[in-house]
Amino acid sequence: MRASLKDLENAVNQVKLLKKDPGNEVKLKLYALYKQATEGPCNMPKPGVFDLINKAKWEAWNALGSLPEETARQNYVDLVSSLSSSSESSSQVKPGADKEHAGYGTLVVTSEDGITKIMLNRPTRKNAISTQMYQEIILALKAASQDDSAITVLTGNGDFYCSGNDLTNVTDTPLGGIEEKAKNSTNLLRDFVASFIDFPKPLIAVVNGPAVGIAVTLLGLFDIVYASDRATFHTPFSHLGLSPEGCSSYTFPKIMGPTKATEMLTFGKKLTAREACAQGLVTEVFPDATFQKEVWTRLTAYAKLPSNVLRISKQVIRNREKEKLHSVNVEESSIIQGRFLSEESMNAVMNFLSKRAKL
Ligand SMILES: CCCCC/C=C/CC(=O)SCCNC(=O)CCNC(=O)[C@H](O)C(C)(C)COP(=O)(O)OP(=O)(O)OC[C@H]1O[C@@H](n2cnc3c(N)ncnc32)[C@H](O)[C@@H]1OP(=O)(O)O
Repeated sequence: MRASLKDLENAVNQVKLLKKDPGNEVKLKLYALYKQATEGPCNMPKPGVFDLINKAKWEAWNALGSLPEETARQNYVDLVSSLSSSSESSSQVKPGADKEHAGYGTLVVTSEDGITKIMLNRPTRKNAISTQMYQEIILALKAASQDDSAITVLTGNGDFYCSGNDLTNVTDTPLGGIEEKAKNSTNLLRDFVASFIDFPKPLIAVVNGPAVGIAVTLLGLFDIVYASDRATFHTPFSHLGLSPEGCSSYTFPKIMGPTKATEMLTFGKKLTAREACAQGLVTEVFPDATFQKEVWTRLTAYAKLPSNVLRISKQVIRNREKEKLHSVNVEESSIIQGRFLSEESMNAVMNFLSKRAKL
């Protein structure tokens, strides 16, 4: 059942009773969801650069884009309910209770009901993957592979699933110059993709909104992909002077056939969720208004299955491809290293940074 106005009012009161301060990031998220739920999309002018607090609030609200009011209301109620249970669990320490894993700056990682959820948490940047986020996802997957959850979910906070590689990553050039930067990025990319190839349990993508670049290519390495009907799938590599990564040069032709894969990976054709589902990249599409409810109900049921057998089945299905996937990853990474240094790629990034181009 969807959250009602009364549920929203109760949740607002519950926030006042939280035993633990949820921290500024969560408070901003609550502010934004409340505004969206009660007033719709952000309707205020952007505050000036020195008005830091109001600017942060504006950015958090604005990042929700056109998220429907009832989804914002549901997300607000869900967030408060997760805060209430985690604040209870920290005082009562019930075994198996919802648990937020500390130590991540760009992710919110929680474990509950046999599910470890890794949520990309840079909504004001459309969850673009910064260098720190790449590193934290590697760590979160490693931890999830060893915890006692049955399944692991990757999803995004806000109106986007993920806008792909953070194009400002290139700006922190080390002393060794752009060649060293390209080498470091390539090594990080290879290790990042390898952590998906090696992940031993069912890995599920809950694609809550548009996905771009590496967030799309990686989907070929997931075991299930659920998408909101608001999600889109876009790999504009040629526009960015880049080549396919995330093993997509191998997984996409296998999933959708070489010509459909070429339209996406070479020509940057953007797919709707329904098109991506018809082509086998997405498992099932849900209406955005009921997406969270339907998907989490289903995943909670799946996570009750015996965890050892889920792990074994995944490995039976996937293991014979592993060696091939690692070799594809190494090859794609070495090709993209050259692309990072190409004029085409540098111009595309500079265009984006100077706001001349939007994909
Ligand atoms: C270790 C390195 C490995 C490298 C692996 C390579 C991977 C390849 C890829 O992933 S290619 C894909 C790269 N991604 C993009 O090209 C997306 C660029 N972004 C956009 O085109 C748009 O921002 C959008 C379509 C995602 C969203 O448009 P919208 O109008 O809805 O929102 P804004 O543009 O206003 O976005 C809000 C702010 O977020 C910033 N932002 C969004 N995406 C990125 C990004 N990928 N990198 C950096 N910054 C991003 C955007 O600039 C806005 O910032 P502002 O508020 O300061 O203006």
